Amino acid sequence: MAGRGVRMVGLAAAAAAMTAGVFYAVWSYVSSPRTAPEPELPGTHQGEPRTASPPQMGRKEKKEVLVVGGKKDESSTSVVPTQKQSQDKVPNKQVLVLGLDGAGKTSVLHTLTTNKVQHSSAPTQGFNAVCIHTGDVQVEFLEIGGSEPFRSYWKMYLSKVLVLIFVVDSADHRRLPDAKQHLHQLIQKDPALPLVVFANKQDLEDAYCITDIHEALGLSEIGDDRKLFLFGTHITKNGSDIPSSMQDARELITQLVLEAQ
Ligand SMILES: Nc1nc2c(ncn2[C@@H]2O[C@H](COP(=O)(O)OP(=O)(O)OP(=O)(O)O)[C@@H](O)[C@H]2O)c(=O)[nH]1
Ligand SMILES: [Mg+2]
Repeated sequence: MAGRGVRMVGLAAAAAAMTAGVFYAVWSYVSSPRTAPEPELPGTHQGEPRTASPPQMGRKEKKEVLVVGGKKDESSTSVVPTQKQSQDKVPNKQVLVLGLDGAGKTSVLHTLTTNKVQHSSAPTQGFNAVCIHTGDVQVEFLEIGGSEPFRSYWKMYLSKVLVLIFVVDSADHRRLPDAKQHLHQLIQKDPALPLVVFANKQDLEDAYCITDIHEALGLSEIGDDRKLFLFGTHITKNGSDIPSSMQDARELITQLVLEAQ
């Protein structure tokens, strides 16, 4: 596929173009780490999956703080809530994080939360809720597991979120068509929902570069009214500094949430 050289050259915030109302931001994963103020960390909960108040997400609804296990702003892992539970009065979320199993959703969220590279240690069995502070802004993320049993829940939350993040494993060539199909199905009903795609695992030898991922996911077919961003991301050594592309993504997502509220 074309464009492999682009990745190797290592563009730093390579291109940001606005065409007919569609924004494409293509960022390189090779940009050097930069120092940024540590975000206020909510802390993360990585214990046993527990039953938490089920997530409820809503655009233009009052933002509340997720409370799990008596502490504020914790991340949580839980089983997917039932339809009835999801209708109960519970805290809002604004950003939905989806993608096939193994794409790296939890690892991305861990890294964004702690400001250090942190791999997930297990597949998400249900959902994983995380609160991330950037400056004064608190953004709430909800990952739903990417394994087949959980995919039927994806749409349940989609209509109520401010931003969709879709994570793909750039080296999983075989399943990219599957990822594309899911992505296109997800977004077709809401032509205005901002979409941020993470072309993850850019560190892997056979990872497709971002231009190849753009093509493989058919991102050019996605409507003109949508804000669409594509980031090349990688999560490598545990404990190392968060890649600059992920810091950029965090800032952008915060901005999108603020604009959508
Ligand atoms: N090499 C490499 N491995 C990664 C990267 N991101 C995640 N991984 C690894 O990929 C595996 C899956 O990562 P997860 O974060 O659990 O993936 P997920 O999308 O949350 O998967 P589900 O919860 O099952 O839907 C783990 O072993 C991670 O350590 C990356 O950028 N590069
Ligand atoms: Mg996960």
